[in-house]
Amino acid sequence: MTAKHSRNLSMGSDDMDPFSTPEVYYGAKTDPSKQFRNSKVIRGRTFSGTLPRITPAWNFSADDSIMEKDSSHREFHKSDYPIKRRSSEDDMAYGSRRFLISDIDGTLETLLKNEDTDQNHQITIEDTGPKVLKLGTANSNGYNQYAIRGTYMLSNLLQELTIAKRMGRNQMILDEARLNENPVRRLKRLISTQFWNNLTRRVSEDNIMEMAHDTKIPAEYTRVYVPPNCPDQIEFFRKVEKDAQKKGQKLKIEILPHVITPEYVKSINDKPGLLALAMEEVPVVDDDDSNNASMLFNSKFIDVNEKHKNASKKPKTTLRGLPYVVPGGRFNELYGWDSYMISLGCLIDNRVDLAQGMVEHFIFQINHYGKILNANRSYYLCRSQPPFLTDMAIKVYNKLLENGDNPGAAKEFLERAMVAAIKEYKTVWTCEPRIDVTTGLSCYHPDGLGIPPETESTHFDALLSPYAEKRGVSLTEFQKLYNDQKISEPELDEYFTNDRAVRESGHDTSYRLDGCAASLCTVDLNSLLYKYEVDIAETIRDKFDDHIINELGEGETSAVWLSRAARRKDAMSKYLWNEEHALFYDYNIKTHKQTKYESATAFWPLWSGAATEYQADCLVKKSLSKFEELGGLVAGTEKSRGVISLDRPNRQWDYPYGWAPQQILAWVGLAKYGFGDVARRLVYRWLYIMTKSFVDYNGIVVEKYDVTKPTDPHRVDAEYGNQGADFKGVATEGFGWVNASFELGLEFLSTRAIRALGTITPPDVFFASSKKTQNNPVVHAVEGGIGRPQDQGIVSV
Ligand SMILES: OC[C@H]1O[C@H](O[C@H]2O[C@H](CO)[C@@H](O)[C@H](O)[C@H]2O)[C@H](O)[C@@H](O)[C@@H]1O
Ligand SMILES: [Ca+2]
Repeated sequence: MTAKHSRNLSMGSDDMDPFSTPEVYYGAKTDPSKQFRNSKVIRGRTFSGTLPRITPAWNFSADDSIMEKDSSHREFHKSDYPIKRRSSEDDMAYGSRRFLISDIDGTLETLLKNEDTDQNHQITIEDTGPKVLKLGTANSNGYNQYAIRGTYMLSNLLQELTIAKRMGRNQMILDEARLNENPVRRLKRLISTQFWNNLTRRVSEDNIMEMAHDTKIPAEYTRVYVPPNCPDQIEFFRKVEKDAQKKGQKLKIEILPHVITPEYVKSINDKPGLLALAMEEVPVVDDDDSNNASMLFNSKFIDVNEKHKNASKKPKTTLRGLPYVVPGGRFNELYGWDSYMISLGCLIDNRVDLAQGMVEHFIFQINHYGKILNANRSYYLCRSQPPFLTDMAIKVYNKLLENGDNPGAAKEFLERAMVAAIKEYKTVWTCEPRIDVTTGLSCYHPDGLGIPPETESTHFDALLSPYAEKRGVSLTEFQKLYNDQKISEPELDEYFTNDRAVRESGHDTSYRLDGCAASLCTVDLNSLLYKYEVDIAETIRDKFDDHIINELGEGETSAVWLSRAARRKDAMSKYLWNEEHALFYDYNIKTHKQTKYESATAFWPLWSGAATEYQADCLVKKSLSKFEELGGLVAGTEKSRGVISLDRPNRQWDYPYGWAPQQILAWVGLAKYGFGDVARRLVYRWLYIMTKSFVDYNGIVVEKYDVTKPTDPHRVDAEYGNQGADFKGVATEGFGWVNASFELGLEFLSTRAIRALGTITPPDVFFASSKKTQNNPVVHAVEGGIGRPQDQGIVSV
């Protein structure tokens, strides 16, 4: 090594893991302008040719790491790049070169001017720029220039420059490895180190205005609603309100009534607000009492309103919300079933704090709002969402034990969660108005009055126009008259009862449920309730010596819950299973018929274990092909959706869209019934469209995908459009359950499949190549081409 190449440890960037988080990578230590305060441009210094130590979690080879594609699916491997390797100080192993960017603003400007030809602040395959930008290497002080080529690398450059700029940087040293990183690895890294953090919310004294912000219903005041039986929270929020008002902020704290009626909820539609969630007591850290900081309370995950406080020697304390993860985009609150899906991803990334926080919020919601809410906004107070609490709590409990947490505390947590789930099961899902006593099955059927205020403003225009015309008033006037109950339209009342049920189902909206949701014993809901019954039974039996006390003080034993499960399984076979069509259908309690809408929810009985082996077998062999598209499972078949027209627009939970929760439940269900090979095939498809969009569209991760589209599956314009697509320069959050599906999906795939994903190998090409290697003892390809035989059917989630 020459003196020129000698390692200089004072150069922070030289030692830097090129894949560190932005906080580290763009932190003060690596800022060239701070290192060389007296010179504008780095002069006379060279950077070491020594490779930084990178220990990737994924065993990607360098060959996997670069690809470029055009919309016609042509793949360019890195060997297609006209970069000639030269013998120089910059000639390091591929991917280890560093660039000096001495003017971030200027580079950004040039990059966008040349490459963002459609001026949407993203560099995508739709931009028609030269697809090349030269950057000077750090070793040569910018003298030697290298070309950054292709959409993927240029868009990564845009992302890195944008982040660095947002972090206040003017200059940076940028590792090439950060630009040509294997996209699977990059997405996984971003999800685990950045997206979860950016989607995490936790109420504190300082952030309430920001936390409560809602784009769905603009309002003059930011409001927080607090349950009346939470004195500590009321005191806390009153103080926060006072402080905010002193600062001139428009914050109002409202105390909810003891009984929440549909009339009350409608009356506050024009005063929307965030609903308080579980909080913990924490010491106040202030300057004159630094001791307080060390007086840590063991109050974590205790509903402070229930907690008996130790009266002796009370340190100064305040409240702080437990963390939760929001879905993203316009959904800036804690959602019911999104949280379950998100928690699966968080647990894989060992963010048990987040998953546990969300379970605690659900316990709080059941105890203070009577149900797990659609989401914690005032306009969601009357309705729930698909229930997943038992599985979520069990998974968190297992993770706590795995992490060596206090087993007693973990067990206490599990018990509280189960007691809350039992209450929810009995008082929400298996009583009026949701229970159908004839079948013993349940329907989504929330309370509520009027038009759901949170929907996009034009969502109901086509429906309401004839009513407005009939009365000779404008649409806006009609909506007000109807909401204020100044006019009676029984037909509309029924429509909205069903519409609310659609929203409670989480499948809002779909022609499967349109106009009838509240009368449907759906496959989805009954599968989930079956899972509750089995989970509760097994938990009571295996963890609590077959005895748990419910919130009414009564004993609960496994036998009762197992018999409930058995009854539901029989009822599902009788009313929902269709032998001739080899499919589960929803059952309409008014018409006494199955609906015959082919929905991906037909796979949920596999997830919950409610299907018989025989039903699962028939479903996979005879019906799966109806739902399997290029990018995974479609929400429903085209035939069932029917013809789309101006008067009958696309609905987002129908063909041709695919949703992460549908994929996840099917993968797990299929694996559970021994169809691990099929599960892996579907995983590959879904992760393929995710990765391809991520590469072609500036790092995008969206709420849902058009699973039939090879080129731009992220482009969905049904209803409120896609979420997660609207960013400038860099996507910082992804979308909650889609992030989770990526993390979970990777757990299913073999190294070989992950490598193929990294080079955006289309599913059919990958499956065909896998078949050829079926007899190869090293690759161990299985039917469908993905995975290891030893995993078949035993994928643990
Ligand atoms: O504002 C319109 C609707 O938005 C929500 O539904 C959609 O987003 C949710 C959050 O990701 C998701 O849980 C749901 O499945 C989606 O359809 C909301 O849940 C609806 O109640 C609301 O009307
Ligand atoms: Ca663009």
